[in-house]
Amino acid sequence: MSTTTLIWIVVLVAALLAVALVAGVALSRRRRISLTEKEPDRPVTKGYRAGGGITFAQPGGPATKPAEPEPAAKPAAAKPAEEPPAKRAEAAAPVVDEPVGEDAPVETPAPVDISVPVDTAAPVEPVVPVEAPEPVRHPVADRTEVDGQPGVGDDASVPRDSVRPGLVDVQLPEESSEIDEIEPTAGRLERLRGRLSRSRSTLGSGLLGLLGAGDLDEDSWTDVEDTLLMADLGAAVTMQVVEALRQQIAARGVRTPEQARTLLREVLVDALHPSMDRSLHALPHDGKPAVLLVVGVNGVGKTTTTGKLARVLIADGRTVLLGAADTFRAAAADQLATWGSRVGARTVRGPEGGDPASVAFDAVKQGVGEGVDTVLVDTAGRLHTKTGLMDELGKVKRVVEKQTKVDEVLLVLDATTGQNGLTQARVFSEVVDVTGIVLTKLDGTAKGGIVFQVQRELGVPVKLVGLGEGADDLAPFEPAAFVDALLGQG
Ligand SMILES: Nc1nc2c(ncn2[C@@H]2O[C@H](COP(=O)(O)OP(=O)(O)OP(=O)(O)O)[C@@H](O)[C@H]2O)c(=O)[nH]1
Repeated sequence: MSTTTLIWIVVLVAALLAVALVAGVALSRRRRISLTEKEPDRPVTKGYRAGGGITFAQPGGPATKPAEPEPAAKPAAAKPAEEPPAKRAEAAAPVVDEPVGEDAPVETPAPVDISVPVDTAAPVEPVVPVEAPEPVRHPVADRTEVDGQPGVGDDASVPRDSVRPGLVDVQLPEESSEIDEIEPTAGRLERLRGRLSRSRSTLGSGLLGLLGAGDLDEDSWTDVEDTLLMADLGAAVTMQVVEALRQQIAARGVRTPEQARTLLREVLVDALHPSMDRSLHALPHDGKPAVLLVVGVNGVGKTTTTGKLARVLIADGRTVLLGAADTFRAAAADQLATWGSRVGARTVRGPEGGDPASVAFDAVKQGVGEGVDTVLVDTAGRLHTKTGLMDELGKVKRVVEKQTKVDEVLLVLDATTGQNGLTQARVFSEVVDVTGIVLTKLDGTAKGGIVFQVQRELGVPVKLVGLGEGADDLAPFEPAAFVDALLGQG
């Protein structure tokens, strides 16, 4: 073999090795989804695509996940106990649903650790004396939609004491003797692509058709306004967006559809306040679990969201305790307990019709005593127009706060309810100081523009979106990805 041939062979092998290395690095980057760092925005070709995982944070701390879960802190010294009223004693003794198969050895695939370590030897904090919550027997008059309040979602106008969908109807997976294998975040985000496809036809094609046509007359601008209003952006945001578009089109001399698309994307992303902190304050701090309350009107997806969120946290190596403070609908506690049993989280529940504040209190007390990372409290659906029910919700939060801080109050809004979501957000915010919005059912609507309004008016960020009924159909809200999906980028 000549020297030249040998040199050629060496060069060829080196080139092949280099190509393989570059391909390997590219593949591994595509697969990796970090729960702590957001990937930079990237153009998408179709539908909603969240570029990163859900970011968890401690209050006031950086929006990142510590390398190791914090150990449970020693319980604080107990205050002298007060005599608890008899009624509270009756309602106490919460039932705890253990995850199915918790005692059995469970083989879980790395890297997801779904075990729920419970240190039974650790001292359990004595009951912190609190002003005992008044037992609430939900008055039927309060619980029933009687005054024809319009449009709080379809479910909201159904009387609360009517037959509600049970476990069978909500299509939960069958009870299993084994804990679920939880999809890694990367897989789920891939699967969520394209879920907003219906939204695209309305906003994307409509606006781009108008703006890309060149010089716009007043009639065309009116059409732009109408399109934005129909997508639920509301009057104020519509005016803001139209104003920005008019200015920029004149300033930049937008002439081509491509320039129009770039400008529209920029203006819409800007209207979504991309700099808002969207991390979820779900990490333990000061030796106590993070406590999250999930609130909203009937049927918006609170229980489903709580279950999905528990899955994400547990997949992230966290220990989670669920509080079934929806004591009105018996099936709701079962529904939550089913979620818990499948992901490896226990559920604290109370008697049907009991005081939701009492259940929330018990769940948090137990979470503190056991040193879990996060307590997720699912509350009953309530119409924001019913002051009695809203007062009850305020009480749930106050009672929990006698033990520890409530780190997040997540208001779940159904994207298909449109404009009414803003009214709900306003009222709930007044009562419980909402810290984040979860927008569900984005897979089933051609709208979703309520995101713009809620954030603008309340300054509360949309943190999560629900894109389906599946257990892993929960994604972080990312303004650029959302706008790309609305515009049908690509
Ligand atoms: N398509 C779709 N359906 C969803 C989503 N989130 C929840 N759902 C469905 O909405 C229905 C109501 O969900 P729940 O979680 O029971 O709602 P809830 O707010 O807890 O209901 P109440 O306790 O009665 O107030 C169920 O059928 C869920 O599967 C979503 O993101 N997309």
